[in-house]
Amino acid sequence: MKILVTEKISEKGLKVLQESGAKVDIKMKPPREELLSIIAEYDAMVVRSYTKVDEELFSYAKNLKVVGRAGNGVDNIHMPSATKKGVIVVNTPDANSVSAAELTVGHMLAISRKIPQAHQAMKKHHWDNHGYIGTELYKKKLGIVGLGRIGALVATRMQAFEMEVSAYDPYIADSRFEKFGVEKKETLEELIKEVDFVTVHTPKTKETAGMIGKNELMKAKKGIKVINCARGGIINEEDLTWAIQQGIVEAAGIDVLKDEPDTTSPLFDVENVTLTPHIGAGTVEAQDKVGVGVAHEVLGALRGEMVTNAVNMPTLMRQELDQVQSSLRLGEILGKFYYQMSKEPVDRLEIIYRGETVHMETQMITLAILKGLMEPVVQEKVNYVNAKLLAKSRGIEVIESQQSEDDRYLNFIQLKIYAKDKCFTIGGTVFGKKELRIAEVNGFVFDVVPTPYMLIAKNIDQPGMIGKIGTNLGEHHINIATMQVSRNVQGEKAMMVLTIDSEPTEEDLKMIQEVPGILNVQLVRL
Ligand SMILES: NC(=O)c1ccc[n+]([C@@H]2O[C@H](COP(=O)([O-])OP(=O)(O)OC[C@H]3O[C@@H](n4cnc5c(N)ncnc54)[C@H](O)[C@@H]3O)[C@@H](O)[C@H]2O)c1
Ligand SMILES: O=C(O)CC[C@@H](O)C(=O)O
Repeated sequence: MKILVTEKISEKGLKVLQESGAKVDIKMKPPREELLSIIAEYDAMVVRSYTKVDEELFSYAKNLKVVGRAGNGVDNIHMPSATKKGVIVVNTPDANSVSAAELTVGHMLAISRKIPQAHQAMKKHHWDNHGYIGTELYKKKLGIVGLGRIGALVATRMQAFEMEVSAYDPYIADSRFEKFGVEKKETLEELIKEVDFVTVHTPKTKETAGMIGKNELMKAKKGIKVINCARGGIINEEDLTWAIQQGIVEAAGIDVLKDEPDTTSPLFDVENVTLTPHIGAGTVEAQDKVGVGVAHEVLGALRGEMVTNAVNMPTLMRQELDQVQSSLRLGEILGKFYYQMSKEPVDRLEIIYRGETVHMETQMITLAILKGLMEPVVQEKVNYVNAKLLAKSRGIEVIESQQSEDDRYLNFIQLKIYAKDKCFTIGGTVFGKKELRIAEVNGFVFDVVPTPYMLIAKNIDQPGMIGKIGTNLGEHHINIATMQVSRNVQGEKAMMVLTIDSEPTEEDLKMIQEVPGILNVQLVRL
């Protein structure tokens, strides 16, 4: 395995990568051309916010399986391309939140007490203890845009200053506002027109880019102070410069700029703006947590484990992961049967989760089923990231339903796979923690432990069939591990499921197929 690290991560993080046995190449901020020419060699890359992991880079990255973002924001990574190519993007969303929140507090104090201006004067050996009259935070109104991880940390910290905190975040439940004792504002306008400080903590999205511009600033309370420690461009830099010059905004504290690295933004030349060069995550603690966190996520994803911070697939908490692991394996196995037993393209896949399975993260099990279903027939690599997209592109409609009880099993997953006018069904269960069983195939009931090679034979229910198959396989030196026969009506069609120790050849299968009474036989590799 080869891992490319293109930006600085902590020594502790590097050590975790290196001790894994992977070959780790460190190339700090390589020129674009060089990056494009080498990326095909790597299985994983670790970046921060500088490296543009865009559509073009993905087109060169033939072996890339994981992009690790050492940090939170993933706006430098083209997510649709990653998902299409089945590349898992992992990040460390919590690791630097406290540091980013503390820098926000720092900017608020700096601009309200004019600390940078006073400091600059002192550095010029100029003593003026009357010239830097500021304002207190006490009892002032603070408006937070985006009450996520960092927004909420800022809220609790500023409540200690006895600020009155309100927030605008249309995507979270009222209970989160209540939990943090923050007043909910329905619109950005409602927030900005009455607060003394506004601080943004949203990701940069199509919706949030430029969300605070001239229009919003014109409605703001006169003398408002503005902080952006989230992403450059959420507040329009030209419009903010204008608003400061107009006296609408009194001061601004800015950690992030639209085009980083940048030394030319108009904000550089405005008196009341305090600038830092995107250092929200720049603490020893954050860098250690980020570095070690991203290293573990990247290695876990490379090993094919379910990682907890994958950005482009549903994630599971660690305890959920243990619980759901066996059902994921079962789902993938059930999915693998169809295309090995039928060549008809699938129109619709119905997944019925029964019993205890309904309490699990079924979204993830569905991805495992789709992965299993498409792997035997799709050229691209199929994984949890692109399984849904691939199914959609193949015109497969996926329908999930849940039934809290099952007549026979504590938990049961059933697939109904529709192709033209036919319907193939298969079902399975997990006994105890990890004993998988195939429990049903096309209406025939079984209790089979799935193994790497399985033969599924349809036959006439008549005497001597088991003996004939056994003798035939024996003659071809194929050892039968287990054999089960199931029928629904005596004398009609029956089904046999055999688990065998070695892979039969085409020739072997042909011979079995020719046994009188055998209607068809199929090999399933798991
Ligand atoms: N300066 C730094 O070094 C630094 C460090 C870490 C994170 N960040 C940035 O801080 C920001 C917040 O990070 P986080 O971990 O708190 O994210 P988060 O995902 O936990 O929270 C973001 C919140 O924004 C809300 N939101 C989304 N769109 C919105 C909209 N249009 N209007 C209002 N609210 C909206 C979401 O509902 C969510 O609650 C991100 O942009 C991240 O990249 C910067
Ligand atoms: O320093 C960095 O890597 C950026 C940190 C921060 O903006 C993030 O999104 O995690």
